[in-house]
This record gives sequence, C-alpha cells and structure tokens, in this order.
Amino acid sequence: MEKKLKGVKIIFVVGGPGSGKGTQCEKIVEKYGFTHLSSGDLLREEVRSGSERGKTLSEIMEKGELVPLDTVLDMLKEAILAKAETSKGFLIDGYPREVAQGEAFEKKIGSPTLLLYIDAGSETMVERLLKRGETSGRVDDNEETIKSRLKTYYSATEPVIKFYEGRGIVRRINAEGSEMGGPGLKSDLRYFPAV
Ligand SMILES: Nc1ncnc2c1ncn2[C@@H]1O[C@H](COP(=O)(O)OP(=O)(O)O)[C@@H](O)[C@H]1O
Ligand SMILES: Nc1ncnc2c1ncn2[C@H]1C[C@H](O)[C@@H](COP(=O)(O)OP(=O)(O)O)O1
Ligand SMILES: [Mg+2]
Repeated sequence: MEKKLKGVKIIFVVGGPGSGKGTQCEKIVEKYGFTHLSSGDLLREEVRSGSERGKTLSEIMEKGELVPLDTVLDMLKEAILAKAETSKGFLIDGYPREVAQGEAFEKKIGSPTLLLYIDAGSETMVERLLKRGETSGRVDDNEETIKSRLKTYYSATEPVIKFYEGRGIVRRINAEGSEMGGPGLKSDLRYFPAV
C-alpha cells in the first residue's frame, strides 16, 4: 500500500465493453470531482505514441483480449501517484478485468473503497459499440472484436464482481437507461456520498 494514498478514495469501475463506464465516470467527475483514469485510454495513449510496446498492445486489443497485467498496472500506478497529493479520489475505469489484477493492485497500490458495477445487457452493449464504432476509429469497435470482448468480459471480468461482492463493496448501476439519467445513474448516485 502506497503511503501517499492514505485517505484517498479508490473506486473501481467495472462493466462490460460498451456498458457505459466512461460515460458514467464523466457524470461522477462532474458531480464529485474525482480523478478519472481509464485503463483503455492509457493503453491507447501508448499506442498513439508509436512505440514498439504500443504496437504489441494494439494487436492484443484488436483481438479483444487482455493485455499483460504488469503493463496496465504500471501505467495506472504512475498515473495515480502523479496525482495522489491533489486528488480526493480516483475512478479506476476498466480495471480490474480479472481477479488477479485486483489482487496485484491491492498489493502494489491500495484497496478499493467501492466497486461500481456498470450493468447493461449484452444486446445493449453490442448496439452501443457498433454505434460508437461509426465514429470512434477504435480498432476494437467492430463486430468480430466485439464478440471476442464480450467473451473475455463474461469469462475473466464477471468473476471480479463476485470477488468484491464477498467484501460488500459492490454498488450496481443500472446502465440500461438513457444517458440523461433514466432509471440508472441519477438515483443510484444517492448512495455515493455514504461510501
Ligand atoms: N445510458 C446510455 N444510453 C445510451 N447510450 C449510452 C449510454 N451510456 C453510454 N452510451 C453510449 O454507448 C457507447 C459506449 O459508452 P462508453 O461510456 O464508451 O462505454 P465503455 O467505456 O463501458 O466502453 C458510447 O457511444 C456512449 O455514448
Ligand atoms: N485492465 C486491463 N487489463 C487488460 N487489458 C485491458 C485493461 N483495460 C483495457 N484493456 C485492453 C483490452 C480491452 O479490450 C481494450 C479496450 O479497453 P477499454 O477502453 O476499457 O474498453 P471499453 O471502455 O469499451 O470497455 O484495452
Ligand atoms: Mg471506456
């Protein structure tokens, strides 16, 4: 556990591809001023840098698979520590994607106070990703990769939610509603300050 992070909230944001993790995080940032860090965004930055490592990462992402644990963890740790002294809390979006990632994070960085489970059905996720793919330019927003990402999600990431449910820190957000609120975020956020 990093001393710098004492008293700083760490919130994991977990959900399927296209469930709306990034979208919900933006709303939470507006309301609570936390720092939003997306593992996917950090990886895409590395890809954009044109490095050799970026090329390898891009190939993995195009297949809808998970990149090596240490790569994501190192990137996250660096980004978190850079803001540890000024941030009141971190929204860690897209992490952990497998139980081992959660365990490694806790060992090297700190423990989460909360896990927000962004819940949308697979049909909704596919529909949103295909729509996003019309403009995102992302190598993974295509039909074939989406199928693979869903498989990865259900096999590797869903167990993460079970794992933290055992600790009683999971809050589920129904992300089926419209972006403007719907039955989901608006009401669920009422539970937020309590944690
Ligand atoms: N509640 C919602 N209703 C309708 N569209 C949504 C909603 N949440 C997200 N979207 C759209 O779905 C796509 C995926 O959302 P995003 O936040 O990028 O998800 P993730 O980060 O989980 O992949 C985006 O194009 C976004 O605008
Ligand atoms: N924590 C993590 N561990 C391993 N791979 C990750 C990762 N976070 C992101 N990736 C890789 C695999 C994902 O399919 C890809 C895109 O991630 P993302 O941007 O978080 O997707 P989305 O927000 O659509 O769910 O990047
Ligand atoms: Mg995202």
